[in-house]
Amino acid sequence: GSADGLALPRSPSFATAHRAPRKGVNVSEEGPRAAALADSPSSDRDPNDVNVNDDDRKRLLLPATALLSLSLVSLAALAQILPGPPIDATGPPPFWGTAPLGLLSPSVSCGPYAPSLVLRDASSACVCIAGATFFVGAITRPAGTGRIDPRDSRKVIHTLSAPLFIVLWPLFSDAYGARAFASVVPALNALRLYLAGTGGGDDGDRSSSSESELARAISRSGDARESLGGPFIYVMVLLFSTLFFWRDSPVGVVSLATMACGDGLADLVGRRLGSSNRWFFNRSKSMAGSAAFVAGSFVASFGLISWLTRTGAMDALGLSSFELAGRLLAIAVVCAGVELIPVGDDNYSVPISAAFLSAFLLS
Ligand SMILES: C/C(=C\COP(=O)(O)O)CCC[C@H](C)CCC[C@H](C)CCCC(C)C
Ligand SMILES: Nc1ccn([C@@H]2O[C@H](COP(=O)(O)OP(=O)(O)O)[C@@H](O)[C@H]2O)c(=O)n1
Repeated sequence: GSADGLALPRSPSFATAHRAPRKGVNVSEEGPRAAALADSPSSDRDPNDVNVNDDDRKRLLLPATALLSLSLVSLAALAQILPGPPIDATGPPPFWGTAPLGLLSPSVSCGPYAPSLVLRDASSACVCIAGATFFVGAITRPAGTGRIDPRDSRKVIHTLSAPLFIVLWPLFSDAYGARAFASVVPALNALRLYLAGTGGGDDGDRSSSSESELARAISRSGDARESLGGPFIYVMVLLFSTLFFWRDSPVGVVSLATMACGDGLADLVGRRLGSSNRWFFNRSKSMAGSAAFVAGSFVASFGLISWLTRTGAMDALGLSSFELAGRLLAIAVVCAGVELIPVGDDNYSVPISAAFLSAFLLS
């Protein structure tokens, strides 16, 4: 087995050190690790066993982490450490009422977390985990075989992941602690990106593990470590918003919709239609991209808020559809402007701006 474990970054020599020595080549040319393997009493063992064990461990790590985290959250709910459904709540908790300690001491009084609700929330989290695995796999596999350009697969995943997750939020119960179950979904994907970013891709590792496939599908340069940049920030924003805003207020929903659909469509459309209409102050971005940003952000925010209020997952906002549309359009336009500022990463500048604007305009 490998003493490197799962979490250590692979240096370019990692793959070489784990490959079988080439026929007719002195083992010393293969590096000290391979030489040590060849010199060891078990040198008749196939050195590829190291990869097999490593891959086996990797394959088990995500399901084992999912099982462990869902069991721990379920136990916390059954032990009534997590609050159950709010009692006599007349409206959503005030802004920041749920954060940062709101999960454990919510601003509204809550009833017990009944076992049936625990079962419902654990099952809903499983559905989302399976959905995320299926969805990401459906995009990364064709990208791995070159049928989709990695830039497009990255942005399709970027555009659809957060909205699809939010569409499934009504599956969860109205228990206050349901957000802890839902948070397991982005947390697991953060771990998956970490494994993808530290587990190879730029070092000649053509492994078909789903993490390597993911790293290749979302890398623009071919460097697997890109998974630890924008994609990791995206998933952390999703985790933060699920845990602290959840579906109690439109703040989290609007910031996620803007980050996902606004920024994602700006790239997908801008790269195709933007070459002739670049902004004069930022030649790398286009008016077509910004128009797609506004349209994507507005439609996703309006659609997701309507979906959540219609299913009863979110309390009505007390605004007419016309008022809501006007305010969401204003948020989308300002955030499209923020996306044009060439400072920082728009995976946090855009959702933070959208959160402040929607706290002001919608809460
Ligand atoms: C590729 C991503 C961001 C890149 O941003 P940028 O730097 O190009 O601006 C997003 C990565 C998303 C991640 C791989 C998967 C996230 C899944 C999500 C937590 C749950 C989706 C559930 C649903 C049911 C499909
Ligand atoms: N407002 C925008 C945003 C992006 N784009 C296009 O999308 C490409 C990538 O945009 P970006 O630098 O914001 O990419 P990310 O850092 O968000 O992945 C740009 O080079 C443009 O071709 C655009 O045309 N207009």
